[in-house]
Amino acid sequence: MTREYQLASSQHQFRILLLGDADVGKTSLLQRYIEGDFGADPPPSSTVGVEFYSRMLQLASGPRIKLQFWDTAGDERYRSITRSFYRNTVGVLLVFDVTNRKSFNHVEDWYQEVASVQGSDKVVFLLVGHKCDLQQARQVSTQEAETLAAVWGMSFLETSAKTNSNVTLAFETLVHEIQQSLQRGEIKVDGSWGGVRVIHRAQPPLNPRRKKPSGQCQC
Ligand SMILES: Nc1nc2c(ncn2[C@@H]2O[C@H](COP(=O)(O)OP(=O)(O)OP(=O)(O)O)[C@@H](O)[C@H]2O)c(=O)[nH]1
Repeated sequence: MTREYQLASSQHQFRILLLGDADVGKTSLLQRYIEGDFGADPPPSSTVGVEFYSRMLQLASGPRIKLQFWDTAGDERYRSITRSFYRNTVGVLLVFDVTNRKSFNHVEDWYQEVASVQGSDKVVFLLVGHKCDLQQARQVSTQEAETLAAVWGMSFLETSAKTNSNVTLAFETLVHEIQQSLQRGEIKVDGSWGGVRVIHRAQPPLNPRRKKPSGQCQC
């Protein structure tokens, strides 16, 4: 059975982390993707530690993937808890708020934290400039963020949970890039690592040479 066949027909689980400063909109972005709506009124309260979400995604290229999301608290008080989740993750959405320059300046700290725990080559990152509906209050230009993403070799997208702009595209871009890294063998499924898990293994196709002879009773 080829590795390509195995990858295409086995079912995988990807663990994906959302990281970024407090209030950049991580929970709202994820809730828009999972539940399809924007925010409660009053707005969602701050995340305490880490919260879990999951959903299935059927990729256009064939495989069905179970996505497990860890929505982390941006608040410094929870850093020791969130740090313990870095190791078992294969994808990270690095989120900043386009109306908050500080949150953009801190993106490098978030990136370095994950890279120092498991190296940047085992994790696929996507840089996300969130709240792009607030054009009047923008403090970070698209070009500036694109340049940073290019330096780190990652994709960049601007999103808004409020107007539902690029939300699905952001998650699906990340998942697609993870799947491609798996196919190229850059990311390897390893039982001791929880970033990618096989949750349903493909059965090898029947050997046609061992087919029962037709017309003959087999009982
Ligand atoms: N205008 C606008 N506001 C948003 C958007 N996404 C989130 N917000 C608002 O930003 C605030 C913070 O959103 P959260 O989703 O709680 O942010 P968070 O990053 O999860 O915050 P922590 O849990 O503290 O780390 C809330 O008032 C949201 O309503 C968006 O796309 N546009």
